[in-house]
Amino acid sequence: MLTRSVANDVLTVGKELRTLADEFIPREYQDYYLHEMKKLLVNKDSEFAIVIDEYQPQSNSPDQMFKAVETYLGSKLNESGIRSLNVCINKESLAVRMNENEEIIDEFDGIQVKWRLATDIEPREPQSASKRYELTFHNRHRLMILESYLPYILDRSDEIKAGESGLTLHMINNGYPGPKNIVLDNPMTFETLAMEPELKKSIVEDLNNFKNGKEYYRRIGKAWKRGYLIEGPSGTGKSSLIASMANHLNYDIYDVVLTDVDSESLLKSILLQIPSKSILVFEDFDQLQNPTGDDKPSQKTTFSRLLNIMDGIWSCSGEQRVFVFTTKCADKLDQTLLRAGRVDMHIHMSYCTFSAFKQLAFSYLEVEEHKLFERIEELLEHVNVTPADVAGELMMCRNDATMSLENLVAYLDKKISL
Ligand SMILES: Nc1ncnc2c1ncn2[C@@H]1O[C@H](COP(=O)(O)OP(=O)(O)OP(=O)(O)O)[C@@H](O)[C@H]1O
Repeated sequence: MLTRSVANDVLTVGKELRTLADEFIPREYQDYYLHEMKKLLVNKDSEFAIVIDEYQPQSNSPDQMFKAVETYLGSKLNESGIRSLNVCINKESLAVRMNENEEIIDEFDGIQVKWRLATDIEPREPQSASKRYELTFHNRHRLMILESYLPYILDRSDEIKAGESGLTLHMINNGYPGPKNIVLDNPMTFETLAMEPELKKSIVEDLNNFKNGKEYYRRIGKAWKRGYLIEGPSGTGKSSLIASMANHLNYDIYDVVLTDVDSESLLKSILLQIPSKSILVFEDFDQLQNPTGDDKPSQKTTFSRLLNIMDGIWSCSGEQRVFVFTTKCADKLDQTLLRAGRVDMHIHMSYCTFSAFKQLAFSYLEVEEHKLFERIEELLEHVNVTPADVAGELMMCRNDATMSLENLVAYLDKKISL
């Protein structure tokens, strides 16, 4: 976000007016004219402008403040009285935006401010037009605008976003977001995620502490970020847990594919693109480890370098970021890389326990108790099946709970006998 005064522009206009006065206004009226003009300059000079550019230099992702302003003003358009709107499809629903050069007057705590959307077009590259919002207000409100109004817009845009459905899954491939960002329509939440209740509770508490920890992180002088390692065999719900986290925090997910990233500068540019309030996911990240220690120039980026770069880039950033590493087997990992501060919480996703089964039975069949539960509990103690396996069985006869549970018993019996 850039802040700049319009005073220079006004002074330039002032000089031009003086020249005009010399040329066109009779000498006896010039004093009066210049006096009036000075009053105008003083008034104009007291105007202050804040410019919020769509993109920061070196960044491919829209500026967080720009996006927040867009969301906030979008919610104001109906009451704004402006004469034209830009309508587009955003996350499969209609979204309205301001049109260029339209102005909206907003009021905050009795203060009037003016918003305008402008576009800079580079004549040689008209396709790379960049947009910006210009906010103008009286100079004396500068502190209040910076300290209260802009933070208020950030909070309001979060509330508005939370009220809308649909988070986005961004695929970051070879350094750039993939051709298509996908609407994350995964309804998995901590309500429906089957796992040990104590573990679930501790994850939710940890996320809440993180989300509400702005002052805390500032006070202890640490970057506002949190790292989770999710470990477990295929089908134990690692992706389901990430979707639950995204829905709980209302953060978009950035799925970062790092296997093709072979330069540090590319990696840095990927990380710098990721906006605040995002979950960065590095799936099966143990594959990034470089067990040989071989450091050929062509060597793919190693896990330890990734962690160092992340520490460096975000150590001085005040923005919220959650990063999640998943692995099917934590034993393969170099434990020194997982020291506290890099990975803050290690979550083990286990094979289906009886308590996880009960949550699945409630979600899929709406049953809380059944005579077959005892038998299922006994079987689950002796066989390793994933929640995905159990969910698959429960879905088969979903209109008949008893038949569905009998099928599950038969499935578990068969597994034991193998
Ligand atoms: N703990 C769970 N609670 C509820 N549903 C689950 C759970 N685990 C798995 N499932 C069901 O199984 C499906 C597949 O699980 P998911 O993709 O989350 O597993 P995963 O561990 O990420 O697997 P992979 O390692 O193969 O990516 C989910 O879409 C969900 O329907």
